[in-house]
Amino acid sequence: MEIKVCGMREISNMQDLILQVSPDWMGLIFYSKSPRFVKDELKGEVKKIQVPKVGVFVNESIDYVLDKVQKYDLAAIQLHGKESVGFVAELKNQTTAEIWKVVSVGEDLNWEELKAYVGQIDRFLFDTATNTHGGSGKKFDWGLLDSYPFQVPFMLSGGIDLESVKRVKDLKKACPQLIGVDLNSKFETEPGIKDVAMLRNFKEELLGLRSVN
Ligand SMILES: O=C(O)c1ccccc1NCC(=O)[C@H](O)[C@H](O)COP(=O)(O)O
Repeated sequence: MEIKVCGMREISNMQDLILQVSPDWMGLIFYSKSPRFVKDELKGEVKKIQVPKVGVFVNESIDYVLDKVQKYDLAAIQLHGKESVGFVAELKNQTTAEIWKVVSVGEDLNWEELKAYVGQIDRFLFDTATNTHGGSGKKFDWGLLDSYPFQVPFMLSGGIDLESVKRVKDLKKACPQLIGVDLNSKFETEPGIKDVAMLRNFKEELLGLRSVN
């Protein structure tokens, strides 16, 4: 199972993360209203960090997204707003970076609405619907994913914490298309600053490298 750690914004914290956790993905927020927003003055240092990087965007223009892909050497683009299938198709024509479409989950999930993205995106990412778009620390009803109808892989997100490991494993058994988890505010000492030891514990428990007490 893959691990994405999202919302990093300080170089030394990123370096610690890579050394001690070695996640599969590191998420960078390019949404200026977020407390985890990455400032462009860091681009040179961030680019040097040796881990596949995911840029998180909320209803931005194609030009803005492509500029960040180039400046930060992004391996994946996470579209976290109301980006249409047309937008995704246009973006896909202009980049080799993976495209992940976020589905903000409220009370229910409408699979019909998502069908048009299949074939255009590399994975879905299911997160809890919130006015701030992301980083809410709240879980949605994961049981809604039991009926996931597509082959395209998906990530689980929204309020995942150390106590979630067993439920994540159970969901993986029910839905093999679950390819990874996205970790954020439940592993922070303050917005944008990660508790690397806590993240390492999560990884070891998830991968069965240590048992849960
Ligand atoms: O984290 C943010 O500040 C954020 C703001 C606006 C859009 C997306 C944002 N985060 C994107 C993520 O992928 C988060 O990891 C995801 O929302 C889960 O966060 P959390 O509920 O804190 O685990």
